[in-house]
Amino acid sequence: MKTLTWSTLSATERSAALARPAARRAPELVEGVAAILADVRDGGWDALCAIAARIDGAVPAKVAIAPLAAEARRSLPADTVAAMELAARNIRAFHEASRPADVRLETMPGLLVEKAWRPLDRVGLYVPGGATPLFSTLLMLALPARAAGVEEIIVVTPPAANGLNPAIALAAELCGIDSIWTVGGAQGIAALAFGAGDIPACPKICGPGNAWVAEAKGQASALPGGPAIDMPAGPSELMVIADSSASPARVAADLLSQAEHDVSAQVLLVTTDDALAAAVAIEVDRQLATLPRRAQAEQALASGHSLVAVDLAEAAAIANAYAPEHLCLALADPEPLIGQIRNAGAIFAGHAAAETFGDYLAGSSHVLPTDGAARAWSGITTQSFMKAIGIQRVSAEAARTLAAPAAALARLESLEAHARAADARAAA
Ligand SMILES: NC(=O)c1ccc[n+]([C@@H]2O[C@H](COP(=O)([O-])OP(=O)(O)OC[C@H]3O[C@@H](n4cnc5c(N)ncnc54)[C@H](O)[C@@H]3O)[C@@H](O)[C@H]2O)c1
Ligand SMILES: N[C@H](CO)Cc1c[nH]c[nH+]1
Ligand SMILES: [Zn+2]
Repeated sequence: MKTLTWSTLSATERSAALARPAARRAPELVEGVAAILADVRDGGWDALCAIAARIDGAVPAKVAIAPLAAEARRSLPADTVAAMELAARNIRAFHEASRPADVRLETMPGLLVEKAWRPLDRVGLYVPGGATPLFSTLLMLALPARAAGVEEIIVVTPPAANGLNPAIALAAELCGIDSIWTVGGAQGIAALAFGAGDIPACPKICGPGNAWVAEAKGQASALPGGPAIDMPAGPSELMVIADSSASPARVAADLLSQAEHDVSAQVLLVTTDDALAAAVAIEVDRQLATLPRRAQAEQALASGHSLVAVDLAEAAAIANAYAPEHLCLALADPEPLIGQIRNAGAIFAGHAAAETFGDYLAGSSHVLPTDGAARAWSGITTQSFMKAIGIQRVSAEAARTLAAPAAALARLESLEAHARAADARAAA
């Protein structure tokens, strides 16, 4: 990885150093996604089948979970099944504990204002499965949705060689999901957005994916009447802030863990110690040599580099400017820096906190904003699957008090009908 010293860079060089890979929004990808969305919206099931067959070599199918999950329980090692159950327990526990609370406040005597949370009726979930089937992402989406109380969960994922990967089926069973549609990419998002055949249109689509999937969610949600989405969640990103106490081998391992996801993934090291940057670069090369997904990781590493910061305050400013999906604080004492981070999808504090623990089983969702979206968006929470309804209860006495000021404000906006509706309560 190339090393750059932040304080010597011009403003243009700094923004180039923090730029996301251009391939994520290449014009042919943006146009290709628009065409897929339009075809599925206008052509329904037949168009969906034609696109899915052309891109992924299979027509979408609704796969029943029970037999495949039973097969997974028979064929997977017992400790792997136990590991998935452990992950499910932690994710369920964390999300059930983090359901948002209703608020009821008497803002004035007799005027009771409430915010009441309700689950969405139906959500569409996208589970990535192009390069490898990410069963963990199903747990990270469906368990928060269940904790929110969503009743109808529609899941799509790219087809595997034999239809559906058994590990995804096992994860589905742990989430109480009884079938999954095997359709992925932009066409999978289009099916959830507009409905196609027996796949119903969903008011909200959640889940991460590659650049095609992320672009499709963005375009579908921007259409008039289009679905809501959880967040922009595309190819994985990791920034590590490290001081001289960090282990080059662990930092390199964390960087490679995200680089192996996708050729469009991005990993960055920010360090106050230029000797560490050099040692990490050597470790990255050493570990890369034996990595099965070396080709993907190498391509991802081409968009990453090491940035040398004068101190940790500058490192925090770089992180806030970049807004990484994942931020590892490989520091002797990460606590003082945590408070300085405003923009990150998730923080992994200290040398023991492997990002991989968060990916699989710590408990919070690994579905997180990418592409700088962490400046304004959160990762998946129970709240992602809920909405709040405001309720107002007004006593007759409170109405008499409120009528005149409400009418005055309405007349200031030249909205006479509003004012009269308030006046009508003046003698309630
Ligand atoms: N941000 C997050 O929270 C998060 C979480 C998990 C995974 N991820 C990311 O999810 C992604 C998973 O990617 P993946 O590719 O393995 O699976 P995927 O399911 O996201 O995408 C695979 C699908 O993309 C479509 N596709 C691929 N190339 C295409 C092309 N040239 N034209 C048209 N369609 C094409 C195909 O339909 C294919 O089935 C990775 O980038 C990973 O980093 C992100
Ligand atoms: N790191 C990914 C989010 O960017 C999530 C994941 C799934 N499996 C392994 N990792
Ligand atoms: Zn990961």
